[in-house]
Amino acid sequence: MFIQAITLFPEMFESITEYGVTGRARKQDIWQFAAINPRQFADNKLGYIDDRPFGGGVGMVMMAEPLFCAIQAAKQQFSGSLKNSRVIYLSPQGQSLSHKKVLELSQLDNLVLLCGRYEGVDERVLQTAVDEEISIGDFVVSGGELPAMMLMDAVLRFVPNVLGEIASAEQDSFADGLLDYPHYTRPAEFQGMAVPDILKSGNHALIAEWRLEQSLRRTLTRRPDLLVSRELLPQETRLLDKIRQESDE
Ligand SMILES: NC(=O)c1ccc(NCc2ccccc2)nc1
Repeated sequence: MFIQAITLFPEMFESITEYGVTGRARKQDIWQFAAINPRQFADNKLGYIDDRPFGGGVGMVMMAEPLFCAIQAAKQQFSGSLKNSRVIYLSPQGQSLSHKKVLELSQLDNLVLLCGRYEGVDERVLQTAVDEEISIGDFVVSGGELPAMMLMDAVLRFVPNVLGEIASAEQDSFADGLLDYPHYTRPAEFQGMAVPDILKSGNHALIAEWRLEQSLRRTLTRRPDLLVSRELLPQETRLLDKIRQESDE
C-alpha cells in the first residue's frame, strides 16, 4: 500500500513511518509513504497557501489551487492499479471512521490523506479532488495530521505482514465487535493483587471462555451500544444471560 499525506508538516509523520510496527513494516517495504507539502505549489513568491475567508470570520482558509496541485501530484505517483485508490480529507465534518471503513481502506493500493490546518480548506477542493471526508471522532484538533496518522495506523494493522503472524489485527477487540478482555503478565502478584487463577491453569478452552466472558461483561457495562447491532453466537448468548442473571441478583 502506498500512502501519501498532503501536509504542511511532513516531519510529523515520522512518528508512524519511523517507529513501532508501522515503522518496521515500512522499512521492510511492506508499505510505502510520501509527504507532499502544498507550499511547493503556491504560485506566489512568498508561498502563501492560506488566505482570509470570504464572508469574514476568524482564522484563515487553505487555498484551493496549491491543494489541488498537490493532490494531482500525488495521483501521478500512484503505484499499482490507479482504480484502487482513494483521496480522503480528515475533518470533524466527515463520516465517522469505523472498523468496517478501516477494513475497506486496507484493501486499497493507494491512499492520499489531505491534512487541513487553520479553519479548513476551500470547499471547491473537496468538490473536485476529494473522494471522502472522514472524522476520527467528535472533537477538533489543530490539524488533520494526527487524525491522518490514527487512520493510517488502524488501516496498516490490516495490511498483510504489517503485524506479522504473532499478533494479528483480527484478534483486536473491535475485530469481533467486543471490547478487549483484561491482560496480565509477570509477576503473579503485584502490590498484593494476584492474577486470576484460570489464566495459570493451562486449560486453554476454559481460558478462552473466561476471556470471552470478560469481553462480554466489559462490553455490556461500558459499551452496551456495541451489543445492539452485533449477532451473538450461542456461547455468547449463554454467557451474557449468565452475566445478566448475576447483576439481577
Ligand atoms: N475529528 C477529526 O477527524 C478531525 C480532523 C481534523 C481536525 N483538524 C483540522 C481541521 C479543522 C477544521 C476543519 C478541517 C480540518 N480535527 C479533527
